[in-house]
Amino acid sequence: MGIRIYNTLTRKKETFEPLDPQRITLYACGPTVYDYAHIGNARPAVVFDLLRRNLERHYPRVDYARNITDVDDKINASAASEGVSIDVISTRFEQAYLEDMGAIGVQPPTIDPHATAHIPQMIAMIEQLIDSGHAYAAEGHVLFAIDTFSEYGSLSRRDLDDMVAGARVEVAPYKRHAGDFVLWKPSVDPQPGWDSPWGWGRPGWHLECSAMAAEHLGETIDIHGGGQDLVFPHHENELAQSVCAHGGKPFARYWMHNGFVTADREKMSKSLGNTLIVHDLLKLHPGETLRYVLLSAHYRKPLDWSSEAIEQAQRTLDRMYAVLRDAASRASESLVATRPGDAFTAALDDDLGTPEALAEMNGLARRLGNATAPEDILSLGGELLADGELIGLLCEDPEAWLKGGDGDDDEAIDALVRERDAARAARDFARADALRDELDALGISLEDSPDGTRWRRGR
Ligand SMILES: Nc1ncnc2c1ncn2[C@@H]1O[C@H](COP(=O)(O)OP(=O)(O)OP(=O)(O)O)[C@@H](O)[C@H]1O
Ligand SMILES: [Zn+2]
Repeated sequence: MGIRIYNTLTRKKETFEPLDPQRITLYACGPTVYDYAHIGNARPAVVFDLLRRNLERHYPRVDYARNITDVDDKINASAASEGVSIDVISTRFEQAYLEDMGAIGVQPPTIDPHATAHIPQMIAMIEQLIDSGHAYAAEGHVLFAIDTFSEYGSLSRRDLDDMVAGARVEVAPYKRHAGDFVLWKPSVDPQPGWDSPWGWGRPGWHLECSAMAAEHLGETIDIHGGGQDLVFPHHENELAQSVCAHGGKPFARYWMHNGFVTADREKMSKSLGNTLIVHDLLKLHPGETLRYVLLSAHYRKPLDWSSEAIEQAQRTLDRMYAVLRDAASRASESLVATRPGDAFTAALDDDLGTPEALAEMNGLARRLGNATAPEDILSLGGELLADGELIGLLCEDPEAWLKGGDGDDDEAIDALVRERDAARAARDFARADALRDELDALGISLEDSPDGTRWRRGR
């Protein structure tokens, strides 16, 4: 059985047929690095990370490019407000992005092209578009002429006339058509700029993805992804530029878009001021817990972020980790990942059905909890760990996970717990109680088990 994908282009779920099964090409629009990523921005990172992991199970090579937009007016504004240069801002927030996404199990993409490193390719693409009559220069700008491309609007299913009627912004006088969009625009100091045939300036945002996808993945790519808000205008414009610059060759064969993370049912976004920053959430919750919440809804559906959802994910992971820890001690052997389960992989192959895949993992954990024969424990446990490895969960050591925290003072707490055990064994209850109070004050809860006293940070 192959992979099925819901294609935004056709609005249908289709069987995935790659152009070249020896090399799958995937491009996802990455962050504009002017601030910390919020948990909404983390959703496409996690979704396309999972897609890539699952493609790698089927195909020998997956080239996955996720760009870094390091030239943008929002970066300029951030730099100006702090009085620093632009690359200070973009370097700082790219670093933070990679760390925060890494903490929620997002593997680095195979290629992370930076817009500022591809200016010559962008200029060459603009020249091709001008030469083929799809773009024109006017007053230091270069614009894409949308009425030269009859398929314009086909991805977002928008009608040209509606777009113009709906445009509330004042139309710049140098545009031939209100819907024409910028490929190149002039810069003035201190804006970043490069020399070009149209004067000193900088590229439009849409152009960078078209130029970088072609440079690293080829003129036609298998899958292009991003958040739903990118369908129009960003992806519609990428598609138009790429097809027209490449003599009519298709740009992406499959388009995938994730739904929004919402807060009180409203899109989480910086402009609305209702964002939760991943960097801050990670101080309160383990990365896997945040990943679990992000995967708990199907990627095309909205996902309302709430403290209840976090608590539920935390409880579920705690339960699975406790089952893994106890199973290993029952089998007197450590569990080793084997092969992911068939129903689990079938769920992921069906347009990334993560709710069903997580339900499979939970069912498997229950069976593992009830298993008694060592061979059953080893095979069920091996399967659960393999499922986890694929989806990016259950990758921590169960003991460490269940203790909580970052592990820095584990040894000190262990010592107090052992000392209390010894005091109890010696029937020195006053000492044992004093030690328990000390542990209480540190937020540690104790639990007696056949293997001795276990402890965990209170949750
Ligand atoms: N609330 C959200 N839920 C899911 N995906 C989102 C959400 N907000 C932004 N995205 C996606 O995050 C990715 C990174 O986008 P980018 O860095 O440009 O953020 P942004 O659009 O500036 O965020 P904001 O909308 O808060 O201004 C894009 O794929 C975008 O579609
Ligand atoms: Zn893009």
